[in-house]
Amino acid sequence: MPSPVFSDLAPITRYARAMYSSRLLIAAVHHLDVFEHLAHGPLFLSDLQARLGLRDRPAMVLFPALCAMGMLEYDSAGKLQLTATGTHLTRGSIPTLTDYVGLEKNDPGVIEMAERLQNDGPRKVAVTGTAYVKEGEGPSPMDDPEAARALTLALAGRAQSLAPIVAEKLPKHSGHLLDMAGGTGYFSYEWLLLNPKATATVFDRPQVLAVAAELLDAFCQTGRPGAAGVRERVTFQSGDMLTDELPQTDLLLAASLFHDWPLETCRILADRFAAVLRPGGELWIHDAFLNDTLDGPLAVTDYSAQLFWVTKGRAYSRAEYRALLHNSGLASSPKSFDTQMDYGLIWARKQMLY
Ligand SMILES: C[S@@+](CC[C@H](N)C(=O)[O-])C[C@H]1O[C@@H](n2cnc3c(N)ncnc32)[C@H](O)[C@@H]1O
Repeated sequence: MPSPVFSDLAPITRYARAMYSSRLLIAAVHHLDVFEHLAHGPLFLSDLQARLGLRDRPAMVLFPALCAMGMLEYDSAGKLQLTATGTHLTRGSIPTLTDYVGLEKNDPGVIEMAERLQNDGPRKVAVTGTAYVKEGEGPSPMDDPEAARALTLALAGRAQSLAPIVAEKLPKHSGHLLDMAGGTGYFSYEWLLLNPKATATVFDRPQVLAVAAELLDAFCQTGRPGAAGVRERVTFQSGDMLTDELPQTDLLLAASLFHDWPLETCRILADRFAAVLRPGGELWIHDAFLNDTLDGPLAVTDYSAQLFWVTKGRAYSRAEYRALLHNSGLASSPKSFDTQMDYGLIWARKQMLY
């Protein structure tokens, strides 16, 4: 049986995430007054951010989104200004749609979005912790058997769709792949199918790996050529990627990983991942990327708002990732690949020892 090839399911994820644009726009107009602050002329992002009292993460979610929606744009001096359309969201404009947009200003999702933007996250983090995140001694849903199962299975369809495409793009290798925070493990299973001599470690929390092991069993029984032999080449390693010792590897895959974390934590993770790469090894990032100009695309700014809402992270641009990888001593390739569902791949290499 050949690798399953699915059509791009991006329309589904785009419509599912589209509500975040609405929440951001209405919150910006009616709860943060973004448009009134720009009514008298362009401002540098840092000045606008300071006037609104926003921290970096919410600013990097909100402003790229308003640009992607065509409400704000950068002028030639690099300042944010209202677009011709965005002008009609100021009270002094004739006509103005400010009050029309305000019909939804008391929607609970809009109010909650405004609060989260002002607070850089929910005012009260759930006692069970934050989805897809295990940090420190606090509780995490990824360590609760029921929640970990539900959250891991929620990502299974996405991973099944994307893993065959990612596996094709990753290097052909007879060495080892470390599938960091690998969730279901599908990215490893598909890559091992294409690389019959290679081995892989799926690293994650123990309750997540219990689900991954069941999915590996099912994968091995699909009857696809070579699938039965994948099991003996997979190791499940449970631990905390922020603190525990990580295994040495030739390739490290960080799929939908960094976007769950704030930039400070991404720096720590990138350093840790670079440290366990063997000389000549490569770190591959599979994620959805903002434009380097931080003004879209809309599908990714919606996704960034969803990540901001659900996790401790946001979407980052390729340039932000490359700076991160460079600071960890890795040399980024200038190339990138698109996969599907608005995701793509970038990668960086560790120097060979001579
Ligand atoms: C968004 S999921 C991505 C899963 C998979 N890479 C994929 O693309 O489908 C993030 C994963 O990070 C794992 N994770 C979160 N914090 C972790 C930690 N401190 N150590 C190890 N894994 C962690 C979660 O359990 C979860 O499986």
